[in-house]
Amino acid sequence: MSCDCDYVLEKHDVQAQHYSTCSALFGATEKKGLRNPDGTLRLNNKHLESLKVDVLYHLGLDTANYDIPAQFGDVKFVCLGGTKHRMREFAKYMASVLGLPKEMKLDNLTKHSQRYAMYKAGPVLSVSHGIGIPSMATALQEVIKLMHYAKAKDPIFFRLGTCGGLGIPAGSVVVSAWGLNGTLEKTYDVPVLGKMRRMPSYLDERLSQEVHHLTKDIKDFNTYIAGTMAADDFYRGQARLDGPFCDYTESDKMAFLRTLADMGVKNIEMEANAFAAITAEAGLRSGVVCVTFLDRLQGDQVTPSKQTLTEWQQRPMVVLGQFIAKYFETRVQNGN
Ligand SMILES: O=P(O)(O)O[C@@H]1C[C@H](O)[C@@H](CO)O1
Ligand SMILES: O=c1cc[nH]c(=O)[nH]1
Repeated sequence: MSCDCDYVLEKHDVQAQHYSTCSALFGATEKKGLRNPDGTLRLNNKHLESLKVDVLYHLGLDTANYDIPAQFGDVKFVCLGGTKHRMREFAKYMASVLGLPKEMKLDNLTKHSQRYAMYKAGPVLSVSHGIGIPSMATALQEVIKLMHYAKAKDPIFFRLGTCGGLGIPAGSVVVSAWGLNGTLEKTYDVPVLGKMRRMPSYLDERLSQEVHHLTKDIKDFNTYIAGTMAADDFYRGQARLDGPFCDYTESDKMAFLRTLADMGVKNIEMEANAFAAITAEAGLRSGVVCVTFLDRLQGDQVTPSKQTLTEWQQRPMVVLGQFIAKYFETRVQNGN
């Protein structure tokens, strides 16, 4: 079996499943076909064409009552992260990085839905996604449709998150190279019509390297580029000993965490593999940048003060702020 897509999987990475998913979802021509020549997104779902109105229910928007192209057509970066507060702070931060007017109002654009929060700072859309894959995948898929209806050109997607680190100091930033699921495969597995679908969970390697490269002058904290495990649970799913239930020993836990570290994983969170797979299916460039709140080889509890955690959460913002600023600087230099 052979495959023309961009993903290179190793033998243990469920190659057969990858190829069968891949030929359906990412077959070379189809993957290219996900973009129109002007960079706008073409979604691989003909059922959408028969909808008179598409209701983006969790975003509180629809295609009849909102001028989505006017409101969102200029978006270049879509950034998602767990909490509403963080994503508002990120929008504020990006407004200052991009030199947008100080008096600019940052309204929550999902006010007709209470589920997520969404802010727009010029070309940067900042959206909260809640905890875990089902919540993140719902927000992400609706934002992908939003970008399609908006006719946004070549938008780049990022997740800015928090995580536990593996053998690196708390407060470090990890740029993900790929996402690993809870059974240690580089896939996002989701049941569809009663059968498990397995989608490869590699992130855009060049984008991740560019983001990481720009951190070389940062002295305040360490940054790494590495694999990220996404667990479906904060406690046993992340080999913690401090949940309400625990049926394994500390040495089982440590053996598991060392296995992860040996595979090249440096952090554990709860979304990276699905974020990688869904954005890839949409033909989007995407990256995941997270700050570690603790070293999981040293413990399980998140003990730093609220002030420290708030400061650390700004680190992925700084990393992405640098990248986004550089992106626009380069565009100005190139005259486009
Ligand atoms: O973006 P956030 O900080 O929500 O990312 C991690 C993964 C889970 O969503 C959550 C668990 O505390 O934090
Ligand atoms: O250990 C951690 C810390 C933050 N988020 C996670 O998912 N795990």
